[in-house]
Amino acid sequence: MTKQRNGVANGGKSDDTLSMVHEASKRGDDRSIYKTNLVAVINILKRMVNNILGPLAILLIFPNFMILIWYTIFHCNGSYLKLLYLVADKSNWSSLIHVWSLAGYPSPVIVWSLILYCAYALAMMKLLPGKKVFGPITPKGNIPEYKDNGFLFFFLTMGIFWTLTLILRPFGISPSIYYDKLDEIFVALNRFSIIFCVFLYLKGKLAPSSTDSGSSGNIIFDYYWGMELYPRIFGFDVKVFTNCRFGLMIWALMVCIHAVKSYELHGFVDSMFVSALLQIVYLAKFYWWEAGYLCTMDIMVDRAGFYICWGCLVAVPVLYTSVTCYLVTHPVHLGLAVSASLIFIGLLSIYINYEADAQKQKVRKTNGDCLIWGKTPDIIRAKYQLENGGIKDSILLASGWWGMSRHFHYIPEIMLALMWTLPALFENLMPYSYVIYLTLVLMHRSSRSEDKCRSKYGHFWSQYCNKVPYRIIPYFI
Ligand SMILES: NC(=O)C1=CN([C@@H]2O[C@H](COP(=O)(O)OP(=O)(O)OC[C@H]3O[C@@H](n4cnc5c(N)ncnc54)[C@H](OP(=O)(O)O)[C@@H]3O)[C@@H](O)[C@H]2O)C=CC1
Ligand SMILES: CC(C)CCC[C@@H](C)[C@H]1CC[C@H]2C3=CC=C4C[C@@H](O)CC[C@]4(C)[C@H]3CC[C@]12C
Repeated sequence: MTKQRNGVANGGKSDDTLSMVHEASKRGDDRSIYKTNLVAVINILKRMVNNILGPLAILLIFPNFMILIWYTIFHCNGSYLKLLYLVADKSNWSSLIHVWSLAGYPSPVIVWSLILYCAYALAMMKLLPGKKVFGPITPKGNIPEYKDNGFLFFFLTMGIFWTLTLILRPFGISPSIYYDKLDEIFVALNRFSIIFCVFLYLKGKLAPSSTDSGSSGNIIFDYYWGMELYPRIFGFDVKVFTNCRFGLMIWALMVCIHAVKSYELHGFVDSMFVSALLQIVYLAKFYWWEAGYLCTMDIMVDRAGFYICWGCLVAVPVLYTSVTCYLVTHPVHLGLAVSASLIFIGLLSIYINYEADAQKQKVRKTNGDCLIWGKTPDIIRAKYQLENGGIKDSILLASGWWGMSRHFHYIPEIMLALMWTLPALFENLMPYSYVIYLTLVLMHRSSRSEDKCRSKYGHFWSQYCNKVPYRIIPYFI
């Protein structure tokens, strides 16, 4: 049984390294001193990459990557190759400045639309009815409370969007204006989010909402990772707002806006239909399962900082919506057979991904007293220790999808993203940016999750790994 750590990268490794060096020098063995010194240096370098260089690189690279996505779609005909020619033409920095200078200053219509949307989303968080649900116990022993009204919010917002779109159409008012002004939306969101993350940093330092907060001692890491696990402002949970009420809902709305724009330009196009349909069903599934999401690493491990908050406020509205944005100017007629096949595989992927998440939840909710694929589940009753010393029980499921591999559900997640990207065919790499990014994020996430579980559950986790030896792809890795 090992103590649950609070999510900060590489917790505890320095002690191990020091004791290894100490042991080796006691033995007086030159080769092992050399080896352990090497391990110590590697660990220091790893910590530097995880805590300073990695975050710094993400802080510098990602906002530029987002503006380049916009620029590639709107000014390079969706081609990274054209973008590369531009970079090769000028020196790197001046071409980046040129791209930023092309992005428009947020006009009042964009600023007010965003403000009104935020006010609406915040009001709905409070006003819409929903069951009281609880997140899992935190490392400090707190149990955060939430209101499960995400699906209602999704349903209502989609309803309002389509009603307004249809009512305002005869007056020549269309939501496609938000497609035309994507650069302004991006600039407004990016500026706001960077400042908002400074505010979150200061709030975490000066007035944390709960005991699940604190500094790593490194200002760059604190800004990037965040100070608080679940900050609340006037009773509003920050991460529920940024992730669920803003990021994912703007994703759904942008996909609908792209579909409307495409319809205005070309009439019905099946590639846009397939891609938009799969994304909307996926997002509806997300909201249906929102209470489950509140028990994932994003909420229970990752703190409210640049990574999660800027990610959901800026990267999700730009990168996650890039496929349908690209399809607006690259319509493809797929035909019924191809469209139906993509939809079928996509829906199946959503189902498998949902079922895997649901199996994990079900087995814990019923304390193992349930059936998984019609059989009594194979479970490991694990124990772990909170930071305050309290001992807690948990269950690790080793059958169903969780018996195939330890993160099997990432396969349908990637497969689905591929299904909503394939309608773009293979003229450009740009629309595949999200699938590539997702694959990298999920590979990284699986190793983060494994590190977390190994340190949380100790030998119980090893027991699970012995039963289910593959990390993601059964019989392969
Ligand atoms: N589109 C996107 O950008 C992304 C989408 N996703 C999707 O979000 C969803 C949630 O992500 P996911 O990474 O799974 O969520 P989590 O981060 O919560 O998953 C991992 C956690 O599940 C628990 N767990 C691990 N193995 C088992 C087991 N065998 N039995 C029971 N519990 C276990 C552990 O937490 P503990 O024991 O501490 O509770 C572990 O840390 C998935 O559907 C995923 O595909 C994820 C990332 C990115
Ligand atoms: C700054 C960037 C380098 C990284 C940004 C990361 C975040 C925006 C994303 C990291 C994990 C993502 C998500 C996890 C799980 C999800 C459940 C799924 O059903 C819907 C999507 C999502 C909420 C997804 C959203 C973006 C992340 C938080």
